Amino acid sequence: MHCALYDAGRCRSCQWIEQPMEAQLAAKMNDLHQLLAEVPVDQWCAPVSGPEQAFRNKAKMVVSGSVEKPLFGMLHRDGTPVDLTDCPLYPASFAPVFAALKPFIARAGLTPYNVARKRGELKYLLLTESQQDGGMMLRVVLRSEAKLEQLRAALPGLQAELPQLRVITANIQPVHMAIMEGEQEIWLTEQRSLAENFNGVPLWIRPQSFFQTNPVVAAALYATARDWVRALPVKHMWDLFCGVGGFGLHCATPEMRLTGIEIASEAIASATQSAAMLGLHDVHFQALDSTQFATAQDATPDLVVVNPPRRGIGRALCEYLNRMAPPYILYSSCNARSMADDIGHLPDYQAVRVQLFDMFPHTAHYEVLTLLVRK
Ligand SMILES: C[S@@+](CC[C@H](N)C(=O)[O-])C[C@H]1O[C@@H](n2cnc3c(N)ncnc32)[C@H](O)[C@@H]1O
Ligand code: SF4
Repeated sequence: MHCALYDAGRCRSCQWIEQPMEAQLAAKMNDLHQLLAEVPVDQWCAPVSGPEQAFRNKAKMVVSGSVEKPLFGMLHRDGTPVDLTDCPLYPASFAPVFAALKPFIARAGLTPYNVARKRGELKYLLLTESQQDGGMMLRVVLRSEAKLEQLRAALPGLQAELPQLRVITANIQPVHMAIMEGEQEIWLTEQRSLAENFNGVPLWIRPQSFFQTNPVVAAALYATARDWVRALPVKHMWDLFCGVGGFGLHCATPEMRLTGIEIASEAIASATQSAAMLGLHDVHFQALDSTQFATAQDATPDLVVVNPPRRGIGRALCEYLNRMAPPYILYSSCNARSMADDIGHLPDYQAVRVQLFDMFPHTAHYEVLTLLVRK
C-alpha cells in the first residue's frame, strides 16, 4: 500500500507497509506456526484478511500546534508534531470531520496542550465511526474542566455542520503523561452510545469500553466463532473478557445460557442492552475480573470463550480451566505468543482448529482464533 506520510518519513507506524499483503499474511502465518510449534493442531484454516486501506473505524489524534492552526496526529519522540489527517488507514468519511474540527477548535478557543510547556487544554480527539449508518462518536480529551463551557457554547454550530456526530463527550485527563483518557467522562449530547451492527447482531460503541477497530475483519471473526460454536453441543457458555459482548452475542441462541464477564462496566451496559434487543433472556453480563469470577464458580459451562488483552489469560485461569474441565475452550487472541504460553498450561486440551485474522494490516500484529477440545 502507498502512504505519502510513510514515504516522507513522517510516520513509520506501519512497518510492513512496503510488503504486499500476501507477503505480510505469509509472514504472519509463519510466525503463528513457529509460536505453536509445540502445539499439535488438527486443522489450520486459511487466513482471513480485509481491505488494505481505509479499514479503521477509529482515529486517536494527539492535538498539537496552535489554537488557530491545530495539528491532529502524533508527536515524535523529540516532540515534533506530525499531522496524520491524511493517513490512508482512515475511511474517506473522516476527512470532512477533521477539516471541520480544525476551525471549530479556534472558535471554541481550545488551546492545544503543549507537552514541553505543560500548558494548554486540548490533548486528544478520539473519533469512532459506526459501519451501520455512518454515525460517529467524538470524544474531546481536555486537561481540565476550565474550557468546558466554551466547548459547550460552540457545539451547536459543529453539530449543525456535522450531523453525523451523534455522541459527543468531554473526557478529563489531568495527568501529564501519555495516557489517552481519564476516568471522568462528561456527555455533551443526549445520545450516550453509538449503534453498530455486525452480522445482524446489534452492538454499542461508547466511551470507556473497548471496541474492535477493524470492523470488516472483526465481523468475520465473530461470524467464524458463531459457526464453530453452533456446530458444538453447547447449552451454557461463558464469554470471559467479553467487552461489549461480540462473541457471546454472536454465539448464543435463545435456548442457550450465556454468562459474560468483563472488567469495564460501560462495556457491560452495552452488552446487556444488545442482549435485550436480540431477545436473549438467559443472559448474565457482569462487570467483574474474569479470573476472580471463574475461580469462585462451582458449576462448569460447556464452553468458555476467552478474548483477553495482550497479556493473555494467565496461569491462575489456566489452572482453573484444567481443574473444572469445560469440554470446549474458544481462545481469541491479539497476541499469539501469550496464547501459546497459555495453551502450554492447558495440557488436557487439544487444538482442533486455528485461524488467523489479519486485524492489523501493515504491522506484525494479528488476531488468532483457536478451538480447544478436552482430550
Ligand atoms: C481484547 S478486548 C476484547 C473485548 C471483546 N471480547 C470484544 O470482542 O470486543 C479485552 C477485554 O478484556 C477486558 N479486561 C481486561 N482485564 C480484565 C479482567 N481482569 N477481567 C475481565 N475483563 C478484563 C478489557 O476491558 C477488554 O474489554
Ligand atoms: S499509520 Fe497511517 S500515516 Fe502512519 S504509516 Fe500507517 S498508513 Fe501511513
